Order: sequence, then structure tokens, then C-alpha cells
Amino acid sequence: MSLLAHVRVERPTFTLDVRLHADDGQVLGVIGPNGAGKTTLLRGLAGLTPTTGGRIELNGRVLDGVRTEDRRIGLVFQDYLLFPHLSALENVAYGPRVQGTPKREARETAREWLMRVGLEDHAGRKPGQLSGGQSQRVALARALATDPDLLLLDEPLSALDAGTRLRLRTDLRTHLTSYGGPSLVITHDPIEAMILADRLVVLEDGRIVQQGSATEVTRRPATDYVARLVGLNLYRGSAADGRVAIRSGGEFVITDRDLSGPVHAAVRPSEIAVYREEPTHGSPRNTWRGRITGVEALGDRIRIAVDGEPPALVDVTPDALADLDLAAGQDVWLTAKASAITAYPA
Ligand SMILES: Nc1ncnc2c1ncn2[C@@H]1O[C@H](COP(=O)(O)OP(=O)(O)OP(=O)(O)O)[C@@H](O)[C@H]1O
Repeated sequence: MSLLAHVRVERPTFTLDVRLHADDGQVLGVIGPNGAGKTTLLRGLAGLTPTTGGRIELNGRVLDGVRTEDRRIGLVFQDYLLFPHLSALENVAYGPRVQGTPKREARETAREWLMRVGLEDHAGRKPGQLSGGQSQRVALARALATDPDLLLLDEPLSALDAGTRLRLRTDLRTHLTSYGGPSLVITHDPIEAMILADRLVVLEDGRIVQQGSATEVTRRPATDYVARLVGLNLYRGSAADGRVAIRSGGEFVITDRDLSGPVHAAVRPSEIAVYREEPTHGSPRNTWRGRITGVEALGDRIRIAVDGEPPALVDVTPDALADLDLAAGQDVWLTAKASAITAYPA
């Protein structure tokens, strides 16, 4: 059971031409710059935007020409699109009702889904009486209640404030994993994509420029855009007591003291500072030594590769490069704030 799609959408000024494959239980994270065609791809798959070529196959069924409501696809949009006049329960029951499920049974299914997303106490509330995070969970429950063969999510967390987004991100990952079918998630945030997705698909100008696991894409970015976006330092390790012991050597102090067990830790190259001398300051920082192995221009900044425990990519401005007189072979000190390290269960 899987999604096998070639989606083509031709517009006067833009052409999307994408081939995708996703197995059951697999989460694809679709990332790319503004206007790359991410939403067009999702809308094409859903039948909301007419495709002008290609072929979409879902579990062996050809979807081309099939109406959106008959595609067995669950949709979650950025702004949720809940019916304002219906309660949370009725919103979730709506899908099964449209599919012909009797009212009682549809409400039963809806209640079950609200329970799974932790909102059984909010069943009677209208969307206007729900927070952003609660609305997001209702929207997810509504999509899942139809037992879809494919789940499509367009920036599902982007309307939330930072704190809520952080909490819901892990929940969403759990729901996507237990859902069982293939899913596609559009996001602007590479860290979010890495947390939510098993495989990243990078779209640029209507085409896939790269796809692979987070580690593959991070290690060998195919374009400048990918390098900037996902040029993340990504480490595997084990967390306990507010620290991550990195598998390949080294340790990070992190802000999340409750995290424990196998984790990934991600740090943006721009969040690491480089010094020639050992820095001395009191704030909760991670400081470690390394040796520069490479210096590379990347658009308007310079990316430095440093070998150490752990190794790291560091972005500096051309001015900083000149001021510090940095070059391959030099020994340097690196620092990163605990808050700059995103650690999440592996
Ligand atoms: N309804 C439309 N009619 C004509 N052109 C459109 C329409 N919707 C989008 N486009 C164009 O198609 C291209 C792809 O847009 P799309 O919204 O799919 O990109 P995106 O990757 O989702 O961007 P963003 O990250 O900004 O949401 C853009 O050039 C956009 O201007």
C-alpha cells in the first residue's frame, strides 16, 4: 500500500513536475523556498488544483479525475478550516458523515478521535472557543476520522505560537507514526521537517532538487538553498539530566531537563560562534575545541567546517572571517548556547 505519484501542473509562469513515492507509515517532509510549488503539489494530490499531466496512484487506485471527496485523503491546512458553526465533535464527525456513516456511529468515531488528541473535554466547543493548538488538534482528528489512505498537511503548526508549536510537534509526530498510511507534511522549518518526517523532499522552482533522510540531505546538500536551509549540525546521542552525550564524542548542555534516552540534537551553523582564544563567560553555554578543516563561501556568508568533539559546521560573515583571520588547519574554540540546541527523541 503506498502513494505513487507524478504530479504535473502547468501555469503560464510556473510548472510543477514532481515524482513521489511514499510507503505506508512513511512521513515525507516537503520543504522549499516561497513559491517553490509545495502547496500546488499538495492541492494537486488532493484534487483541489487540476493537474495537467502525470498520474497519481494511491494503493493501486488511480486518482486522476476523481473528486477530492472520493480520493480518501485527509487534509490539514495551516488555518485548519474548521466549520465555525459546528462544535469540535460535529467538525470531526463531518467527514465520516459525508462518507455515509450513520450519525450515531460518526459521533462515536469523532468522540474517540477527540479522545486520542486529548480533547474529549472540548467536544461541545465551537472553533471560536478553542485555542490555536486545540483547533490544530481538532483539524488533525477531523482528517484522521475519515480513515484516509493518505494524509496531507500544509504547514500544520505554523499558525501556533512558539511554545505551543514545540509541544504539538512531538504529539503530531506520534499521531503521524501511529496513523499507518503515507503522509506528506509541508513546512518552512527544517528542524520541524526533521522531527516530523522520515524523508525530506526539497522542492525548488517546481522540481525536486533533493530527497533523502535528514542525515543524507544534511551531509550532502544538492543546492545552495538546501545547504542553507538544512545545513544543520545533526548529532545522535543520549539525553539525561539536561545533557546530551553525543555518540561520536562530546557533550551538550540543553534546556530540556526532562528529555531522556536516545535523541537527535540539531544546531544551526549560524548559532555557533567561533573564537581564536578560549572564551570566558558565565551564561549557560557549550564550549569546545576544534580544528578548521574547510572554509567555503555560501552566498553571503562563509561556512567553516570544524573537526572536534563534536565536529560542526559554523556560519560566519566575511568580516568575521577576515577579523579572526580564520583558515584551514587553525585551532579554534566553538560555543553554542544551550537554548540553540534542539534536542528531540530519536
Ligand atoms: N491559483 C494560482 N494561480 C496562478 N498561479 C498560482 C496560483 N497559486 C500559486 N500560484 C503560483 O504557483 C507557484 C507555486 O506556488 P505555491 O503556493 O505552490 O508555492 P509554495 O511553495 O507553497 O510557496 P509558499 O511557501 O510561499 O506557500 C508560485 O509561482 C505562485 O505564484
